[in-house]
Amino acid sequence: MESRSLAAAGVSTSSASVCPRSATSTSSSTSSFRTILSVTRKNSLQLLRVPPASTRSLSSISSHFLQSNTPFRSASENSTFGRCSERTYFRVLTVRAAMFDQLTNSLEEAWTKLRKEDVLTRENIKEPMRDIRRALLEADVSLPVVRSFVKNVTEKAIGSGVIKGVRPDQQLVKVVNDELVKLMGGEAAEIDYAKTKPTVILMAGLQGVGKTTACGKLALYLKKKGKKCMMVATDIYRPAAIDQLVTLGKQVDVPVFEAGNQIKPAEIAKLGLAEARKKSVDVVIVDTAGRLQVDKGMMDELKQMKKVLNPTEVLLVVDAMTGQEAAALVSAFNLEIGITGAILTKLDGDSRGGAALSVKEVSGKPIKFVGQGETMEALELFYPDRLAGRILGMGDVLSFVEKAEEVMLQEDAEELQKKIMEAKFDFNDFLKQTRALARMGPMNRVMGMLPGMGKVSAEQIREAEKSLKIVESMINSMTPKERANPELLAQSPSRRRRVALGSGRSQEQVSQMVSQLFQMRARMKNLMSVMQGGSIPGLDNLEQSLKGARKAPPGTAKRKKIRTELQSKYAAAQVAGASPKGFGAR
Ligand SMILES: Nc1nc2c(ncn2[C@@H]2O[C@H](COP(=O)(O)OP(=O)(O)OP(=O)(O)O)[C@@H](O)[C@H]2O)c(=O)[nH]1
Repeated sequence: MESRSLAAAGVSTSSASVCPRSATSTSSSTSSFRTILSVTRKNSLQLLRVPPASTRSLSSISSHFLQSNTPFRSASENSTFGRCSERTYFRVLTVRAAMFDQLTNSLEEAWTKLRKEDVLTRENIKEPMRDIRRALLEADVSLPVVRSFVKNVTEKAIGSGVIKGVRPDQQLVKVVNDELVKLMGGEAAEIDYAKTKPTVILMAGLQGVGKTTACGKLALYLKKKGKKCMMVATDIYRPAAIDQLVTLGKQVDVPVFEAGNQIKPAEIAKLGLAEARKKSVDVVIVDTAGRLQVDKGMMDELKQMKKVLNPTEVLLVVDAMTGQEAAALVSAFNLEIGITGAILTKLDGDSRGGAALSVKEVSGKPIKFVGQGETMEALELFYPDRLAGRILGMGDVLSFVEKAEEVMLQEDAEELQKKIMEAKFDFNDFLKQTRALARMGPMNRVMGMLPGMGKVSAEQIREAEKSLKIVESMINSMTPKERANPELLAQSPSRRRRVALGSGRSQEQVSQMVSQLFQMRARMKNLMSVMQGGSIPGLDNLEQSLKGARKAPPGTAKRKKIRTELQSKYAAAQVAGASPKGFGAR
């Protein structure tokens, strides 16, 4: 591999695998995006677009990779892509696979070892527990935390006894999930507000961890909750720090108090607080200077600020990429100055999760928020249960449901469920669903939240988006009657021909779409009945019916009836299992 630029100018986004040689073009980028090589989960190469090299940090590039569903970790969040040779960059990509995924995969392996067991015993749990221990250590969770976690899980899993209808592997997943949630603090910890305003939030942290960015994000978060906010710039040491906060303030439309860099931070904080009181501000967020390491100067300064401000919250901003070190830092800061919680940043750029898992246990202080990107919107309240779900590969179901609720009215949802159960899902419903889905954001994010969908590739998502567009164009060419009664199209080739002409698609595509709607009806009905506690028709029902048929005497009407039912159930199950691709897929 040459160390010359791997960037190929002006090549559009593609996930096609390429050989390294074919992408070692040295021409410079003429478009605002560059295409470079990345390494997919299976270590095959991908072409990806990234922002202009000179202006973006590695961590910002990493979030781009993540948006493209590609595992990636940057070497150092402070180095820029421009300064880092492509050779290094390439190596960084190869060596550092997505560890968060790694944790999920390793845990999955642990469950599968229990598939053939009937009961959880001290003996058969040993190997999966060893896998869990290794997985957590590889995810950079601190050793004492891992030890007590493994001990608790083992005891609870064996002690839980046999639960009817629950397999041992499922039982272990449940125990691990509960313990993970507990480990991370259980409940989400919101901001505590002062009884009399303003609530003061003092932000602390080492250099470059994302403190200033977190101030802006937090201001926006609180503003959206209806709070009148103000930020105070006290980092008088880093030349551009004050300007950076002022710029962020403009971006989120929150005023920033600054008094230059000639007076002491504690003095600025005092003036800022007086100003906030005068303006009847609800929340004051105070940005402070970072240091390369924990040193006495910084701690003393923070202590002084604390004395002056009497803050309700002292939040330590820590970088998730530092793994268990982040937890140790939270502990150190807590002992020294007393903090109320942590903000874990760059969770998008790092998938190891060690920090998220260790902070509460090691320091006793909760993670209150997580930063998952450089944009001002990329701050979320930290939900231990949701993260546990994500780690265990269950998807962020709650976030998904919440988002879905935002875009879908309850009546619509109930109506839809009824239609699905009655197998009456039509093209109108389909359009409604795709539009609701579009309102939930880019498909890759939505898919990531769904259980079992985490492994859908960027290419598959792009394909799905493309076929949704095609389907939408065909539905738009249907009459209202046809949309509500797909049977009309199924029965009439001339109607299908008209739709094909109207949408500029082939007749074959229209026929395929109609048949897929019927397949989808059957599949959805099956899925709903499984989700509502039923079982997959064609499997255990089939077995039961078979038993019934065997019992009925041959040639009798009862036996005939059972046989006919059996055949139709079997056909439905076949349909349900048919077509591995989604609706509208070619
Ligand atoms: N990917 C990603 N990048 C982030 C996140 N938070 C901050 N950054 C980036 O990290 C870099 C440093 O962020 P700053 O907010 O300047 O860090 P700081 O702690 O204020 O730095 P000092 O003032 O030097 O102590 C910037 O490039 C940010 O855009 C995050 O959650 N995800």
